[in-house]
Amino acid sequence: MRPDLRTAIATVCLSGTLDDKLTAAAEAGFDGIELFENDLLADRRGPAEIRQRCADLGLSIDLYQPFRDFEAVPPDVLAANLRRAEQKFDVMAELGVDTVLVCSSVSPEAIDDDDLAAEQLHLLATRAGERGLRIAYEALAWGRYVNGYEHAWRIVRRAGHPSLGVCLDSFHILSKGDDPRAIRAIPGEKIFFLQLADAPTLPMDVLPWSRHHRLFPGQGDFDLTTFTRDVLDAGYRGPLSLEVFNDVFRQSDPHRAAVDAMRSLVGLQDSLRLLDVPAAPVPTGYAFAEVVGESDLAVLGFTRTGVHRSKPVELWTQGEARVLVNAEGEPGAIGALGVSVPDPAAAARRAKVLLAPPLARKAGPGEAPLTAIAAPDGTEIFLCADDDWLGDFVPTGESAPEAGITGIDHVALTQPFDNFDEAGLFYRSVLGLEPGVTAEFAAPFGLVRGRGVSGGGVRLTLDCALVRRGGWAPAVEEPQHIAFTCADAVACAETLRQLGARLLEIPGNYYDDLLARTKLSADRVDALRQNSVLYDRDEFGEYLHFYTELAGARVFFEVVERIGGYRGFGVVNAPVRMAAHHEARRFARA
Ligand SMILES: O=C(O)c1ccc(O)c(O)c1
Ligand SMILES: [Mg+2]
Repeated sequence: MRPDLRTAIATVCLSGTLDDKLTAAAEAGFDGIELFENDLLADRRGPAEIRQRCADLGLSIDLYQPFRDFEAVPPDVLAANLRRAEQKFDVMAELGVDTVLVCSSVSPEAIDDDDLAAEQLHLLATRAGERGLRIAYEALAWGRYVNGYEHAWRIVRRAGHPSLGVCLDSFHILSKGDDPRAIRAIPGEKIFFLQLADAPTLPMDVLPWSRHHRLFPGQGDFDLTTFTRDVLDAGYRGPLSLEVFNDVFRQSDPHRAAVDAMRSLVGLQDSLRLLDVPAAPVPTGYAFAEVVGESDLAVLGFTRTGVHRSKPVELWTQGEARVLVNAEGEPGAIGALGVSVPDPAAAARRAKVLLAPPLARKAGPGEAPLTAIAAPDGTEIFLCADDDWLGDFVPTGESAPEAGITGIDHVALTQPFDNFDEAGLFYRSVLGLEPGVTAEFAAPFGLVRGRGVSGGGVRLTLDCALVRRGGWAPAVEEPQHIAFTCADAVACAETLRQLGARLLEIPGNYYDDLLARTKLSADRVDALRQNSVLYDRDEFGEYLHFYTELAGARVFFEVVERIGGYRGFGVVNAPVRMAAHHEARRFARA
């Protein structure tokens, strides 16, 4: 069975005035919205006009919210609360919305008495029912007495009114580690509304966690696939609605955020097998990485083996590593990545469904028709089959001895802070790469957050500066890099230096510390020290890696040796690497 589910987004997810939010939601393809009361209060237009505006945009208003601190109160407070409710019902009638969310009380006036709560909610539901309206009762994770969904359901069941049901919000349930399986015991028709939000695991109170750090499904650590399946198995057939309070999204271009939001819902439905989407391609590896502008790859042992038939692009190769040097475009950055996928046409269809912006390609006569999409940071991602695209390059016949580089290990793409979560979801949903854990470290010019995403033979690291304030931190954007594989980092560093490569010098203090904190022999540390090779290990193996100085305005190279099954990217060494790059830059300027 494939229920055809509608999609909705709470206006609180998006930035701007109500109309900014509505147009963004409609353009991204949402069917409906949850109207947040504050968005209504701040709007010049009356409810009827807003209803018309939504209808014109093809949006239904699926929920009005929130109505707070209603239940389990003394009689005088109840009378005032009912008066408040009647005014909301008037507004709802004008808006044409039939369901209002009532969140569990946080009021100091509330009484710890389920019977009283049930009785008063029954009264509210009776008033609502007389007007064809419904009450969806939601347990806030920080509700004063009611803060779990099973408790909210017990009260709703006790009240026993057809116009009263529950609203399930994944954040309130999963943030507290409550088991969503018991949702299956709730009759589907008593689940009046479903709100979906993901979040990163954070050791903090649920209230600030919820109000600042919620994410769209697939961007955080919650298992929304299982959660949503439980809700659908219970028989819920209302909209899949996003309710994400997030400091960054509140400031982001709402059109972009709405597309990110829709991508998350498409990805979620795909994970539930509710859509006809080609499966995520498992990339078999990097076809190529492209740098823009001058890059001296000869000193790294690369050979210029081809020249593009119609574009100012050179192909440089060594082992399995292929680097394109493109003379056109913003110099000094990574412009494009080619990923090899088994079925590029299917991968392109998937990318389209997931709202990945397609890039127009001009293929010359006889050239391979490559599909390319734009990642959130602007990097062009080419979906390549086999090595067809190599035919676009005229062989130069040049050859040179190799220097030990064997392939591409990973590509590090620095992200603007505001795109960090969007980028993770993009690579996860469009290319099927699995996100690793998010790590933070203190770099010389501020905190940096990073995570790897990998799958098949493709690994990417996404890094962002957490805050950028004032004029002290270098104005230069943190550079991106391509990491190559080799079988012997120390030998490779020696060879490259002989070829004239400018390798990044690592301070002696680093090696003194390495000797003290690891079981590496003095000889081994000495060899690393002589060659400025950095070291890391995890439970699976070891990682030896070294860097070039900046090879363009914003790009450098890394060479890595993975021993055993080491899974990481040498993040512990990043602050030392960053300081060294800064020094090298300063030295180059002086
Ligand atoms: O943070 C809140 O107050 C709040 C309001 C309404 C909701 O649906 C919710 O999940 C949280
Ligand atoms: Mg909610």
